[in-house]
Amino acid sequence: MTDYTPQQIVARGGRLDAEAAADAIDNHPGLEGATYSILEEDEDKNIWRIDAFPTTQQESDGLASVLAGYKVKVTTEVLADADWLAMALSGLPPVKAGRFFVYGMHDRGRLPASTVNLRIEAGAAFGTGHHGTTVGCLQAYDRLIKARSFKKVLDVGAGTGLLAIAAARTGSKLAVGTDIDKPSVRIARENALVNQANAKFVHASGLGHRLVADNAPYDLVFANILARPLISLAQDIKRALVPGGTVILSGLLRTQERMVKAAYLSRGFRVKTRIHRDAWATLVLQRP
Ligand SMILES: C[S@@+](CC[C@H](N)C(=O)[O-])C[C@H]1O[C@@H](n2cnc3c(N)ncnc32)[C@H](O)[C@@H]1O
Repeated sequence: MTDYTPQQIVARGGRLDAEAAADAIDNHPGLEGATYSILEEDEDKNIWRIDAFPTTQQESDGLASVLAGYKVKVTTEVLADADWLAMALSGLPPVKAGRFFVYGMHDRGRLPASTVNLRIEAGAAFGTGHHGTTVGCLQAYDRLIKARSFKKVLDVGAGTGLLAIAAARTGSKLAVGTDIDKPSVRIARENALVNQANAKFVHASGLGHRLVADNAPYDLVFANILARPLISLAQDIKRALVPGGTVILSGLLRTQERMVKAAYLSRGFRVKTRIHRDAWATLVLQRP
């Protein structure tokens, strides 16, 4: 595989311009497999938005050259971990995923009574609930806990800590999160306090921390990180799970699903659920 860093190309313009650009992507012979979405971002201002997720440099160049032919404003973001942090915006609307309602300070006066309400402020850590991968993990987890509970939960790449906090707030006796990014660990600890969740967070790469090892094995592991670390962590995740345990994987693009799945299927995991949201895939797998 060539070394290509996943990117997100965003193009904004009026409805007619954005739709014409989207049609041009569809009709371009080199962009047949390109994943993109088009949606109305602001009805009052007539702003439409295309999000494209090229998987090769060639596809990225092709998209850029097609979009350049239309009256749309194009920006490109590298979907590396560090830049994912910048995707957290302030003043975001609350997000509902299954029984979870993720909200910021500005919405604290409008909390539904029937949901598990989690307060997560937009800031320097990833995971306000607005990203397709976080929502996918919350939805997958919500479905799973309709049928059973998970006593011990590990969240690899915890960001704001949202997933471990959601687990702690829905009955898990132990919820541990790790993150490679120190500020995220600090924020996740603050979020655990704010949400009165008994979740612990440590600074670590992958599962490499004594607290993680001491508390293994886990019934459930969340890992919402990029495709490559998901692949390289497959064996560590298997080792950290009880037999029959569950892993919820996200952070992979749909186009990367096959290679991530292969790393887990070859270790005896079975796919239980797949959620596709935007260009992203969330996989629920069961350990042998
Ligand atoms: C996509 S965010 C997910 C955040 C949160 N779990 C969520 O679902 O919204 C990925 C997080 O994983 C962290 N990360 C990336 N590689 C990692 C690794 N090898 N070990 C631990 N954390 C990692 C990043 O710093 C980032 O906070």
